[in-house]
Amino acid sequence: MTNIQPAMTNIEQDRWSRVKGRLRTSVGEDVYTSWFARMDLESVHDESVHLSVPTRFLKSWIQAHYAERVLSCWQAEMPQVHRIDLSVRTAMRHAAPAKEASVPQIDTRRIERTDSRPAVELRSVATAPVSASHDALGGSPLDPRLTFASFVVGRSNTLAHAAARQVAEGRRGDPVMFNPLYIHAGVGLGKTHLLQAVTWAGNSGIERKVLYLTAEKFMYGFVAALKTQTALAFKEALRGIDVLVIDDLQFLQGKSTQAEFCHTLNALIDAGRQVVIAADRPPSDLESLDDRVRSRLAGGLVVEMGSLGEELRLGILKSRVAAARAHHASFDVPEQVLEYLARTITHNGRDLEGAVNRLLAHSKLNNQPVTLEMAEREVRDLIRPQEPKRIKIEDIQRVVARQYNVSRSDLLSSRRTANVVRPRQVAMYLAKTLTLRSLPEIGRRFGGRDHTTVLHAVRKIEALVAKDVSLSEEVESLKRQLQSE
Ligand SMILES: Nc1ncnc2c1ncn2[C@@H]1O[C@H](COP(=O)(O)OP(=O)(O)OP(=O)(O)O)[C@@H](O)[C@H]1O
Repeated sequence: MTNIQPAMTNIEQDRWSRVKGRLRTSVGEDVYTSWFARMDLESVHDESVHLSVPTRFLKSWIQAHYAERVLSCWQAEMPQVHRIDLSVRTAMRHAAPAKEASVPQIDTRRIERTDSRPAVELRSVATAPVSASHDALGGSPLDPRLTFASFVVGRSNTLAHAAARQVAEGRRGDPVMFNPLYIHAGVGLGKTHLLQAVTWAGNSGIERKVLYLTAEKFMYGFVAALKTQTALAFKEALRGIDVLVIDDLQFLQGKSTQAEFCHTLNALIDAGRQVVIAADRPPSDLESLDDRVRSRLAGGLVVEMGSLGEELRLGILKSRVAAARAHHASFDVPEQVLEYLARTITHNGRDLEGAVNRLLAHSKLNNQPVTLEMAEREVRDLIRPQEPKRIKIEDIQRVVARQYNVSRSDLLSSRRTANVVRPRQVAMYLAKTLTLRSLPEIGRRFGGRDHTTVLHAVRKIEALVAKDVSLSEEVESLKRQLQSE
């Protein structure tokens, strides 16, 4: 058996990156990000490959919909592979014991604070009691390293961080300022970190109860409760808490679960309790949720955390290294290497964490100092080509409205004057060609229009672009603006 991490050889690293690349090309960027971005390689036997994902839900979804695809991507690299085993990683996300057995654990609890605001987390030093009472409430597992103390603040997350702290510092009976607080960001940009930080800090006093649940846990908790006829008790327990924190809301599936989620949300908000939610997209893009839930979610404070800028990446790397040094004093990463990593590993925090783990493992196991050369070799597969920007329908509406000098509400209105009809059709055409949204979804986002109206607009602009040079140039210019904004 080949143990892939941390002692993954370069050949294995390359192969795993190529398989992921094939998968990405085969299913498209959006599907890849939704289902495969958190898939890890555990080990490779001769004929079978062992992969892992963080939740049961992801596992069953991938098995039901993509098993063949994953296998064929592996077979393209290793024809002898005949089986893919998929397992759910240990609940403590960052502390997979089997994989990291030989990797010294990084503990970020001792990292220096990054700002001078009142130390909420100082109250949460004793994680064991917090964890025990949180577990008793039926919460999802918490990682003791994901606190405010280890969260690095930068341009892309300042607002989300400030709002999260505000929630964490609230006291029972305080007026709730924004409810729900809804944080969205792409994969690995710190949502879970921030939500768990709120939970640790909020639970550090005896006064308030903060419950952290993944959407999956909410679903399974509810379904299990229904089966054992304790649904009422489950609902009551949920409503008895002060702050409900729900992670990965995009995974909330099923009509009855959604209805229950909606009731719980309403009950908590109406009772002045705080709700904090994280998802990988804004409320308007949660297509499987019904309109009432979406509008309730959008009615609080919606904050996006953007991609991690280079400075922030450097900050995260430094804090990770500092945390590692607390346990491994001889571990030293030269500034030049940190800068190299911050410059080249651009995608997400998880890759940055992985890079530090690898350097630590490599330098410990081989008893060698970290050099630039070693870093270049060890993190090769974490360096990914720049991906095209993901464009949102709101951006399209904004840019088109600006270009044609109409307002966004004109585009969404039922007005049929020529100066509005053409821009609206162009915007719908761009929404269809630049996003993965369906025709009905686009119609809904353009003032509740029917999908046939969108189809008509798309066909019309397609036909015009083919013969009208100036319109074709206009459309190309809009595309460029959207890509570069
Ligand atoms: N601002 C930050 N400061 C410190 N660490 C960070 C920051 N942002 C991300 N990280 C680290 O990056 C890793 C991934 O972050 P996290 O799990 O919170 O991402 P996420 O947005 O919840 O991703 P997913 O969509 O996969 O659930 C974690 O190890 C986290 O600690």
